[in-house]
Amino acid sequence: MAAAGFPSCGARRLNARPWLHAVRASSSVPEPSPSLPSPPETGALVDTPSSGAAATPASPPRSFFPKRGQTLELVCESLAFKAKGVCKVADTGFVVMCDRALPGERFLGRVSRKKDSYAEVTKLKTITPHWDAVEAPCQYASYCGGCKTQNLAYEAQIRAKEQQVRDLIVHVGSFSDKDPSFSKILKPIVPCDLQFHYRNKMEFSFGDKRWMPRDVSSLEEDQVDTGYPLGLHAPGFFDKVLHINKCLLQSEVANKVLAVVQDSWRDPELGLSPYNVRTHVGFLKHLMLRTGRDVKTGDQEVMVNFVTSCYKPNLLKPLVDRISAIPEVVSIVNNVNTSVGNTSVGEKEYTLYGKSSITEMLRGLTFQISANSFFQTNSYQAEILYKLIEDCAGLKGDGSEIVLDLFCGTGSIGLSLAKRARHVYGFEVVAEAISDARRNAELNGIHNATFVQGDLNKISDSFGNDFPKPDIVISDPNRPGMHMKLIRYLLKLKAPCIVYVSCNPSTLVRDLDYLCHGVAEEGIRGCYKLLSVQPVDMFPHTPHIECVCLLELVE
Ligand SMILES: C[S@@+](CC[C@H](N)C(=O)[O-])C[C@H]1O[C@@H](n2cnc3c(N)ncnc32)[C@H](O)[C@@H]1O
Repeated sequence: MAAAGFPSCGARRLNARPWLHAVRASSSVPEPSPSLPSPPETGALVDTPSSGAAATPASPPRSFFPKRGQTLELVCESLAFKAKGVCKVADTGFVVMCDRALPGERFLGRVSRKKDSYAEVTKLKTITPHWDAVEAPCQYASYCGGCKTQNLAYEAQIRAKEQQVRDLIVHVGSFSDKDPSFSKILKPIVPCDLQFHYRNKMEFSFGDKRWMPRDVSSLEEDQVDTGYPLGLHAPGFFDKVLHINKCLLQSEVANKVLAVVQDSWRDPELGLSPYNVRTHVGFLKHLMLRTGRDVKTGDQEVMVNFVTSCYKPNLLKPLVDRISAIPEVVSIVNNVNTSVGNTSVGEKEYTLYGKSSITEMLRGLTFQISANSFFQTNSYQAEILYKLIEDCAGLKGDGSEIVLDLFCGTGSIGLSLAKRARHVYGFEVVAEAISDARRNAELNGIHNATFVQGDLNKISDSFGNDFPKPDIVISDPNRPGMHMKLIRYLLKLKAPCIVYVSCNPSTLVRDLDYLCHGVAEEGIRGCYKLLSVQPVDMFPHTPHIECVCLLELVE
């Protein structure tokens, strides 16, 4: 199978430095470097508005550059970043990326965007379907931005994710796959046994503009309805909402709640209006549904969070009455967000029914989750993820070791390690998450954990003076990865072991490269050896890939 994270390159070792610089220069995710030379592949020019170099099959690679609006016949070779299909134009090897093109699919695509050395196309028509095609169970799968690969067999999805991690490690991280130990370093991806209904949190938006795909013939009758939508933002539109009656990623009971809201909220007698993100007029902004578990019974419990532009509980009352009749609903809250921004975190939160938080269990611990707390979105797979983290951390269990939990969120990783450690120190930027972490420690009777609020992108030279030298560092940053200040700190700290947990393989491999090979631009030497990289599929049908990596100090 061709390279997933990179244009196909056969067995050649590519010079990854341009990629590396791009990754280092920004905290954003690198996009594939289509300028890398590659052998001629499938794909042909269908129409040529002007006689470009591509019309001549003998044109050398890179002399071809498609024009916007040009139609190309392409074959997708592999999946890359954001599950975009990687294709190459015949004879030239010119790389073209296409959203929703899947490996093996032959299709017509129109050039929609040109980058320095590659182009993006919009798929117009499939000529022959991709390998491993399956029927997507969700009626919205072909245009909803949430699941991009539902129509690719799950086995093929995880193969593509594994390949993407492999390519990034080799080409961006500069870890050689010729090294005999490489096969031991990169572990096979851990699949998710629950491929649907795995999300414990979904956020839907109320809108006054319904987004429709161009081809409405595929739509169910209720989709063609032109009423106000409640659903997910259409990919690329902040003001258009794809109306959704059911999401197969959330729990069945959350879908029950969604159905009740959908049935009621547009009733003119209720006087409810969607918030307009352009004019800033209207009441209902978002509907957030969280599913947890009752600690005593293990039964599912649901929290419903209405995000509104002002506080008008009487307006919400009819909805609250209907929703609270669902036995699993134990909490209905109202976050009031008066700002013009589109976030769901309110300046004030009111409990309209039942409790103000729900509970979930992870690795034998109980977590109280409020509407705005961060919590692992796939609780089922988080059990496995945390077990892998625990195995990597390899705590002796005699209570002698210090754990530093960087980007600790609500403390769930640190707390799950605390019983085997001397003390856990957690750092996190969000103040509410720190309060939750402290509360979670108390709830579970854990007294050897300290959680501190602070921005890890802004640490000073005195960072680390307030806690003992850790034996184990856990680092679980969000998508931008670690700031150079933190990398420098870790390289100076020289803790015996680092467990790096990442939801973004692109920034992960950049940071692994720094920790192991140093930062040449700054004259800093790396001092870690990469022992293992374990990809984990936390989010089937989406492009997201989680990895747990173990690094050992080598000097
Ligand atoms: C991927 S989450 C991990 C949370 C936690 N480890 C867990 O498993 O639940 C990343 C966390 O990093 C926090 N964060 C993001 N930027 C940060 C920064 N500059 N300094 C400290 N924490 C940050 C986020 O608020 C978030 O809680």
